[in-house]
Amino acid sequence: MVLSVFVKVCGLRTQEDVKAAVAAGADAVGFVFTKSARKVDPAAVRPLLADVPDNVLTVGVFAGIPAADAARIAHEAEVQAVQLHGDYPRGAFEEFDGLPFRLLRATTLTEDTDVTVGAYGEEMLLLDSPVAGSGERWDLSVLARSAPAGKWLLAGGLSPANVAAAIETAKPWGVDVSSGVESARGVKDHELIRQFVSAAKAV
Ligand SMILES: O=C(O)c1ccccc1N[C@@H]1O[C@H](COP(=O)(O)O)[C@@H](O)[C@H]1O
Repeated sequence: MVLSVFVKVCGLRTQEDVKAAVAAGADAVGFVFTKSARKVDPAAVRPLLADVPDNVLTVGVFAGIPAADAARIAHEAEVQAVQLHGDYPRGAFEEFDGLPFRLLRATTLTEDTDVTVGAYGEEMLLLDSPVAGSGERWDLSVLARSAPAGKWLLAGGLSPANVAAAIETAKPWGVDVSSGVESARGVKDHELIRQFVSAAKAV
């Protein structure tokens, strides 16, 4: 049996966004709790989760804030998983030991990046473009030669038009998108969400 690619739709801000992602067949929905056009308040996220079924993972995205604050905000928002995005050291992930969150380590791919999934105690690794959430594409050719193994997600400049080719090239376990399913920065386009999930799942 060939499993379809895991799809995370990130940067959701409204009930309609959440419903659109769930209806499209997303496996995970992401909420940004850091400086961004997509930033949401943890208390405002809680009611949005009522429309998320048990089989869809809810993820809080954090960058540039201490791990302890991320844990507190994730707890307040009642998300299931924490995505530490950027230059978080191994110790930041250790601060989640004993806490009830699944962990994603999101980073840019450089020659120094440890691409072993779980190297920092995370369940999933996410490889993104150098500027998180920018919609910028990056060179995937290195992944075609030596991709990580296991539960790793590809992000950065993905869209309904390019996600199938990106999956064919990099062969990720999952994909993550934000800018490519927006009509304007921070404003989700529900038809683009539907097209993105459909294109990714069809590979
Ligand atoms: O979306 C943001 O604003 C953001 C801010 C800070 C850290 C991560 C952020 N988003 C992550 O970026 C990728 C999506 O990138 P793209 O917009 O599709 O190019 C995804 O991992 C988001 O979780």
